[in-house]
Amino acid sequence: MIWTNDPSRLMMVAGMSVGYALVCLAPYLRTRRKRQAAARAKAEAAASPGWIVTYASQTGNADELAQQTAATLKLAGIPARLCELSELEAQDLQEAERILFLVSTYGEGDAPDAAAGFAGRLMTTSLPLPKLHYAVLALGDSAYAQFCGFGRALDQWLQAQGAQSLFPRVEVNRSSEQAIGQWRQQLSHLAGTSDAPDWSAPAFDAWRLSERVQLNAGSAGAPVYHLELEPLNGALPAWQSGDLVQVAAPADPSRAREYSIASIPADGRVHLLVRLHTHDDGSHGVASGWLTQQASLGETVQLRLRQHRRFRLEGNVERPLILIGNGSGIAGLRGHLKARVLAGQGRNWLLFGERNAAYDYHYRAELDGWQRDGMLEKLDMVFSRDQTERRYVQDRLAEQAEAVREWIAEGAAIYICGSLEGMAAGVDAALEAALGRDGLDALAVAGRYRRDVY
Ligand SMILES: Cc1cc2nc3c(=O)[nH]c(=O)nc-3n(C[C@H](O)[C@H](O)[C@H](O)COP(=O)(O)O)c2cc1C
Repeated sequence: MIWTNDPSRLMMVAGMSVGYALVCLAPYLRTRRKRQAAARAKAEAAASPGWIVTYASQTGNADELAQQTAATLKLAGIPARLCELSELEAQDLQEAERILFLVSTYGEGDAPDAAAGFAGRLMTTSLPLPKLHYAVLALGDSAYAQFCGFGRALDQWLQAQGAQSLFPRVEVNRSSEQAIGQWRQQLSHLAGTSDAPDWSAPAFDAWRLSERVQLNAGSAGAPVYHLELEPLNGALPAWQSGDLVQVAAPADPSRAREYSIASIPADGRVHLLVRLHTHDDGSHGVASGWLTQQASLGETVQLRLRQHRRFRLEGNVERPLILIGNGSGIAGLRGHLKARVLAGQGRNWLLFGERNAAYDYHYRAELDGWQRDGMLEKLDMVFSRDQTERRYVQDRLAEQAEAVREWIAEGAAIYICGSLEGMAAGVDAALEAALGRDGLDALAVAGRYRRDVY
């Protein structure tokens, strides 16, 4: 302790003490201010649960637009929760003030697979939503009888619950740029911003058609071709098994056609399986005719890759896989099998249907090889016309209900690729018989029942 009577020294000591106290106090005050600000923000968030951007998507269009919608809001300083429709509970709908729904339609006017649970669980009930303001972007294709069926049903249900629409439902026919522009404009208006980011789709790139082989000469079905393509300039872009390509045919560049990719980047090329489509009047499909008949080897193809998140392996990479399909659906399943072989995972079961083993056993040598090497644990090929009565992949699946239950109990995921008519509904019914509707819906919600059917 220092004793002094000198007033100037006393002043100095007092000054130093106050300074020291301030130095000690500053971090405390800073922390307290931060804590108070955080508590205020939390209270504000609780008082105003804000905006939700939610999507139901099968092949990724609605998903992509939902991400762009959320990004536009963020740019305008509006934080929004972005989630799949299946993640929303009754309470979310009741508490949120604004929800933007971006939903596609699948099957015959149905919800996309992952949203089937939401439709069954909530849209069949009565749920007062007087606080909710919402908007719907409905994606669809007017070639289907139930155009935007799910988006319309969702909109009607929300209205019936007393929710108020922010602006009339926007319907997008075949990814129409004009309708998407309309949604973007409404959104900018709502968010009070004029500098919404550019939403235009990525440009097509020039690829070379390097290989084309018919796989099913002599078949009772339409010709099927295996195609291989390489980028004309630059490196091979990245993609994952399950992804798609869009091809712009010279005769109709405004309407790109989608094909599942049948290879993985390790193959060094994009492989496609294209079935030649012939109309009743004998003319060929615009894209399939051009790719398989008119374009010569070496010709340039305008192509772009498209992520197909709902059909990727994603969280299922470690699980056993049940792969089911028919016809050109082998393309998407082959991509997955190739990815599994590369990863050294052999717990794969392929159930596949075609017409005749003699002509339509696509990629037989490859499948045989994988089976020999322990990469394909179980293989069920079903040829509908190789016996007197017609037999399909769903019939084989129904006989294998016990094995399906075992694989699912072991954590398996199911991937379906092929035709909507005939196959998808039959397979869905066989799976329902084996696992129950609730069981199948739960798998869909968990991302363990994924379909790419067309
Ligand atoms: C197998 C299949 C069935 C479809 N069924 C319908 C339908 O019934 N009504 C409709 O408007 N659109 C239908 N569509 C079109 C999709 O809704 C449209 O392609 C949409 O852009 C897909 O968006 P998504 O990628 O977010 O799932 C169907 C598409 C496919 C492939």
